[in-house]
Amino acid sequence: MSEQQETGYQKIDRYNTEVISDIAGHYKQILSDIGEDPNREGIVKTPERAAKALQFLTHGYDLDAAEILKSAMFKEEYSQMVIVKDIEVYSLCEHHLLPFFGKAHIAYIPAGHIVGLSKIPRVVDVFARRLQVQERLTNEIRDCIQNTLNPAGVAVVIECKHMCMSMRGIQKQNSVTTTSAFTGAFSNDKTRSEFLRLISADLA
Ligand SMILES: Nc1nc2c(ncn2[C@@H]2O[C@H](COP(=O)(O)OP(=O)(O)OP(=O)(O)O)[C@@H](O)[C@H]2O)c(=O)[nH]1
Ligand SMILES: [Zn+2]
Repeated sequence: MSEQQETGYQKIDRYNTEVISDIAGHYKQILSDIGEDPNREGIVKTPERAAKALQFLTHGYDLDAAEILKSAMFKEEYSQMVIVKDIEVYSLCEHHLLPFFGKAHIAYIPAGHIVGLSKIPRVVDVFARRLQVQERLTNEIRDCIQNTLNPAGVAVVIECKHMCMSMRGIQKQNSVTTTSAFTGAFSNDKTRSEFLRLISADLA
């Protein structure tokens, strides 16, 4: 028996009760370890809620980004840059299990095929909804689009705030980390500059 969870892409069988109960058991222990009473009314269901939240936040492990792209690739003779910018990113840093979040800006230059626009943010989520470092997230998105769609080039820029740097540790509230990854045509300075100009412009 298991519950179904809406992931945004498809309903997947994710709330495996056995796994949830296993994770919840660990959370119950953690609540005791931090000095809480796990049987206190307000938090008696917290281990299960937290287990479900963790499963949601890591549901990207169950999804195949290449398959998502392949499900909506269309033959089209459009060869200008396609940019999807300001894509919300929510991920978990693999060092502290704390959130990092911000925006991704993604472009590709088609070479025979375009892809359904919504599939680009879906690819972002597949890799973001895992334990990550921002650099690997950036490269995984780039590699998936390049290797699946085979465009003339891919550009990925991600800007994120890391909670592990703001609510603990060095406690810098305003620092933002920017990462980028490019392939093919984006190694050309002019093309890359056009992409960077367009993601900075307030056109909409
Ligand atoms: N490169 C990179 N580092 C990250 C990312 N997320 C978190 N980190 C860093 O991972 C590092 C882990 O360093 P450690 O010294 O092992 O951990 P720590 O003692 O908790 O370090 P502080 O955060 O400096 O207190 C820290 O410098 C974090 O800022 C990320 O996405 N990319
Ligand atoms: Zn961290």
